[in-house]
Amino acid sequence: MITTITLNLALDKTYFLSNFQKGKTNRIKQVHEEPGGKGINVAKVLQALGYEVKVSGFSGGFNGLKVQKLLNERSIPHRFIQIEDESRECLNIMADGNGQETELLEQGPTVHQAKWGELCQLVHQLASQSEFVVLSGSLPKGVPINAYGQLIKIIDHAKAKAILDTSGEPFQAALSEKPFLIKPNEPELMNWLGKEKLSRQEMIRAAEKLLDLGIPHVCLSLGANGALYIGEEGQYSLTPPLLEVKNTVGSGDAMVAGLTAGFLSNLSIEQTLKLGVACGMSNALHLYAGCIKTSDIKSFQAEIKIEKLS
Ligand SMILES: Nc1ncnc2c1ncn2[C@@H]1O[C@H](COP(=O)(O)OP(=O)(O)O)[C@@H](O)[C@H]1O
Ligand SMILES: O=P(O)(O)OC[C@H]1O[C@](O)(COP(=O)(O)O)[C@@H](O)[C@@H]1O
Repeated sequence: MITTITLNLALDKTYFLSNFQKGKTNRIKQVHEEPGGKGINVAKVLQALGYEVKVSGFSGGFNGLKVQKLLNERSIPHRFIQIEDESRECLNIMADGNGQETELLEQGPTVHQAKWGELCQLVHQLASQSEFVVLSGSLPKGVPINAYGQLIKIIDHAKAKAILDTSGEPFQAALSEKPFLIKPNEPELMNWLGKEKLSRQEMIRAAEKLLDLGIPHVCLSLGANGALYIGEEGQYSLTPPLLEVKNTVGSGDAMVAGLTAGFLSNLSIEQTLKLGVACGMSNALHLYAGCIKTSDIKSFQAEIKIEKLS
């Protein structure tokens, strides 16, 4: 089983409108709601790929209940720690007039210390029943900045493998606990290095630095440019074909799901990386985060160019 942890759950709302104009009144044509937050998206993709998943994290208020209802409708099992504060809403504005996606991500609720203790106990329990535990997304207020580091220790003790996809300080603080795999995107890597631009060579060197810290698998996601893998199984570059994308929100999460699935199924590293890239691609062809079409995955895998760098 794979457990995904979403500490900062989200009711993901997509607003469709003809043209989004900053500083003007904008009227929404259509609204769509999805259960969200990065770990939830990972679970949706894993379920579509046919894997047994469970989701956990903190859930609060009306938005938390709504997410749980939407998970029930999809038969995705969940076990959340209930909190008093309201879980957040995240907005994705899709304007067909200017073809751009704009994301507005709320900071999220405040979690009290006692609830953090309860969550740690629950993660231990779930990790004991899982091969992999995926830790994704931002932290709500009130949890320790090294929350993911603490959870990785717990997951290690339970003999499961931790996969980490987060950014900023929570990312930096967790690295010393050596997660099994990390998947930073380009902005996240630049943020870690305190740089505003990175050449391909600099990205490879940064990933090698992460490998030196003892992280066995580093997969850098590069949007339309594909991905770079630097890890104990070598160095690879993956390039997807040109796509007419609909919405790339959630592509990183879909990629994490594909990579986790590949490792769990003991696929070769080449097949695992292609599965990750193919899931990211399929997500980008759908309007909503965490949606893929399994029938596309095989054909995409054949179209992805993979090059062994060393
Ligand atoms: N425009 C695109 N064309 C083709 N593949 C894409 C595109 N955007 C994303 N993907 C796929 O999804 C993966 C993750 O996307 P990325 O945008 O890097 O992640 P994140 O959502 O974390 O920023 C990419 O590595 C790639 O495989
Ligand atoms: O926890 P964070 O980092 O605030 O991110 C939350 C948001 O990220 C998303 O999962 C999309 O993430 P990616 O595009 O990076 O895969 C949204 O669905 C969600 O609302």
